[in-house]
Amino acid sequence: MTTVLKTEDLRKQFGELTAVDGVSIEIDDSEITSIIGPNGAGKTTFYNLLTGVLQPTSGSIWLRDDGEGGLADITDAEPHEVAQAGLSRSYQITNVFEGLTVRENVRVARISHEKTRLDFRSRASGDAALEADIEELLELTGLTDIADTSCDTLSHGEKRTVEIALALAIEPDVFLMDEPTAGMNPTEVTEIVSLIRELDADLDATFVVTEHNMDVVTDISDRIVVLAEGAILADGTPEDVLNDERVTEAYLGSDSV
Ligand SMILES: Nc1ncnc2c1ncn2[C@@H]1O[C@H](COP(=O)(O)OP(=O)(O)OP(=O)(O)O)[C@@H](O)[C@H]1O
Repeated sequence: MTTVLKTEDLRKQFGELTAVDGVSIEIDDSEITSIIGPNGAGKTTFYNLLTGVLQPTSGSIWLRDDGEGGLADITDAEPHEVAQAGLSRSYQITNVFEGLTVRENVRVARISHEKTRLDFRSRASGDAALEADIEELLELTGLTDIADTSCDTLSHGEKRTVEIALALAIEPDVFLMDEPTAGMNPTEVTEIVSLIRELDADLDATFVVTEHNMDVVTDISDRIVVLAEGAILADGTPEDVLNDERVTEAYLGSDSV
């Protein structure tokens, strides 16, 4: 068990409002962790702090540092620096290039990653290695059969899967999935859940998921962290957390269960 991501007393104020209120958490590489909470609990703000989209008011963020074997302080890093450091994110909204095919989208993401990496082996290995990497990503995410399809003709579920492939193109240590099943029909939900499980088994990346669909959360999580009013309300196994009365109370009156 190794800590791959850690926050210490992380806080974000928007004027008088404390959206993230002193969150200290250690994410372990052996678990799929879900971060849940009612609407307005601070999940998106927390993700935005982790990925450098927002700067914290106070506190710190640490990510596994492969070179040093410890944790690197990424508190002040810009989003592209956070991605380079190994923290990748798929967004709630689709962000694929609609006019390109699935393979072209993956190629763009992969090339931009290669360009930003100081990895001589990768640069020196040339086009054949790049193409092999692209095919592997397509295979991993089950997109091979639609690799030559233009993204503007894909279903919502397929586009979300392309997003996952794009996020994986940077070879993340930690993959933050922002509502992976949002807007999906039940069949697509089942497919994406199996994909997340397969990726978790096949890759070294550690998955952290925010999700409103509680069936999905229960299904995929080894650990659930509940945020309420910006602070950690509960943290434990799905069984413990979902039987915690304080969690039920936090959701009462909310339509986001
Ligand atoms: N840029 C901002 N400026 C001011 N207040 C903000 C801003 N972003 C978020 N907030 C507030 O911070 C609190 C937490 O919002 P956040 O979006 O992080 O919650 P959430 O748990 O992701 O909610 P949801 O599940 O509805 O997406 C809310 O009260 C929200 O209104």
